[in-house]
Amino acid sequence: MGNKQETKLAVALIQADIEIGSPQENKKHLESLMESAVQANPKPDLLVLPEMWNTGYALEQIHDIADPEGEASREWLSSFAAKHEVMVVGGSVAVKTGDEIYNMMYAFDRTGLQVGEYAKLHLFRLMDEEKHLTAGTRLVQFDLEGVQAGASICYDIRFPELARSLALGGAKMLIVPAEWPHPRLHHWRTLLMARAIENQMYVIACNRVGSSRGTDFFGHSMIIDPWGEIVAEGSESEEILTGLIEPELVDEVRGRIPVFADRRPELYTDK
Ligand SMILES: O=C(O)CCC(=O)C(=O)O
Repeated sequence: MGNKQETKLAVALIQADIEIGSPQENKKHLESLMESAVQANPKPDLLVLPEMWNTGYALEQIHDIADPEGEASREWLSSFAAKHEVMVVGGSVAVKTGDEIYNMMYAFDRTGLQVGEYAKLHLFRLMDEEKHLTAGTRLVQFDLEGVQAGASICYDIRFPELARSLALGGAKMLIVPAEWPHPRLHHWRTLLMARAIENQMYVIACNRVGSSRGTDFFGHSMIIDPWGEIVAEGSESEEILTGLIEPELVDEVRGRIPVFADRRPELYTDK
């Protein structure tokens, strides 16, 4: 808290294409985009990557190519963060733990210290995720230099309870790595906007671009402020998207329309 809370954060979203089933190539490709992102002036404070960037949705081979214990991904993300003194939310990676595969987000501070770890809670049946992956079991938020960030991956944004619970837990930003395809651009934009407006929080969403096995991913990564204004929105091509986060704007908006004070939790169903 204290002064750190007032600090603005420059964010860069790495809206990359992903080669299905090719973790090494994807890492190399992302690294070159991340290297160019940190050369920007002003240098970003935080990098965010897309969902399942190591394997893409290669679900039939996922047991062979997922990262054992996430070790290689964590080591690489951590050393990139430390080398460039930049915070990194490493999108998500397919991780193998025993016989289970998780869609897992890792977050690091500027020293390379891991500050968060989140396994996707809601698995997306339309892409058979639930047949191959194991769902996470807990909500996660982590500290990014005095600002609480809530973790959410792709389909998770269809569940307003998740973002609301994170906001009630103190999150001022919702971070959303995704592989969200056509034809549901309208859903993507509307849901992200709604999560920002209803929770009066920043939404920072990084989607992939490109096509895999007949599915077209549209990018349109977004940074939305707590008033619902779009700070930045990507095209449908590969790019690095940047924007400035002003955490104090969250308090200002929450003060202006006191949604949290006006809730009637005694009337809402728990289940
Ligand atoms: O909810 C959607 O329409 C897309 C979700 C998705 O692609 C995912 O969670 O991987």
